Amino acid sequence: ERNNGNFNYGAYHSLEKIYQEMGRIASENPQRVHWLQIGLSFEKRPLYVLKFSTGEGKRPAIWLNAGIHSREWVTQATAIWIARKIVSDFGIEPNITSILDEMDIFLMPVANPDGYVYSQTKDRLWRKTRSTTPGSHCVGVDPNRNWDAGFYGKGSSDDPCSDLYRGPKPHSEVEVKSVMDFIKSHGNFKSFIDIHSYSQLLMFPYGYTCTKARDFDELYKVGKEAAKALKSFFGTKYKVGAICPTVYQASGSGVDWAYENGIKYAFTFELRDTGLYGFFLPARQILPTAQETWLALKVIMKHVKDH
Ligand SMILES: CS(=N)(=N)C[C@@H](Cc1ccccc1)C(=O)O
Ligand SMILES: [Zn+2]
Repeated sequence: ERNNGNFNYGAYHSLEKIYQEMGRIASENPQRVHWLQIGLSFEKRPLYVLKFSTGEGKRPAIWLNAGIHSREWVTQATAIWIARKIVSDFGIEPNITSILDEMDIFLMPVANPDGYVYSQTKDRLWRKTRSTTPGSHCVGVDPNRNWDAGFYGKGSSDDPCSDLYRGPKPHSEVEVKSVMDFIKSHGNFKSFIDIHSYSQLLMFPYGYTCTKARDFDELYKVGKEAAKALKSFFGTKYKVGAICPTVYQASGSGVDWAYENGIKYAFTFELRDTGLYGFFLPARQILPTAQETWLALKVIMKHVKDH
């Protein structure tokens, strides 16, 4: 999967190049892939999603997004690789084939395009959106604190200059609202998977509280199985647990919103590494990261299909 046509999956790419490759994957597989636009970012960039489907109607669906935090570049790279992997393996690899025989997959490789362009061109460590806040010189809202789940609680900031700024109100960010509206209008999502980096963690709700979710035992079991599959490839070790006790209290996250809105199989990945390179993960680690992550994702998706 290093090269497909002329897109080098083992390199970091501009937003334009990623969007072009999404278009290519869709145009090369018109029966199974649809290139959707679910809205426009604050700076009016398209919010693109790839829909992978082998049937008609509102099949039970799986949501996968990456790049909500723009500086976490290995996640957008992993997501576009996953898009290509799905089309190249469908009909050949039995697990993804059986998943797509029953369910649809919606994949959004760049959930924060304004932030990604800013991180690529101006400030490599930019994390937030690029929305402006009246009365403040500071820019951006943390899109992973802006969802309507424990929104005003601990685990975010009301300071527009903070990287954890929750925003003026829930889903104030058009990037968050577009995904929320899309998922609500579809109405048949069974899983929501939000891909971040780094720390090598596989986590599930809750973030906004340290009390156990009703489905803790099941989600933990699936997480452990997924982490085991991931480790089988290159030996990469992931920790599995609920967000709050595993990292910290975090309010307003997409995963908590999904879980509280009936999407039981809500997970978040923190991809490689554990801090040696952090956000500056060398491009040579993109392919191994994507390959091992894919094994974990297939375990989760198979569990969703079978339950
Ligand atoms: C390093 S990081 N910013 N990706 C860690 C990420 C942890 C998290 C993921 C999902 C839900 C809640 C919290 C965050 O603070 O948003
Ligand atoms: Zn993140």
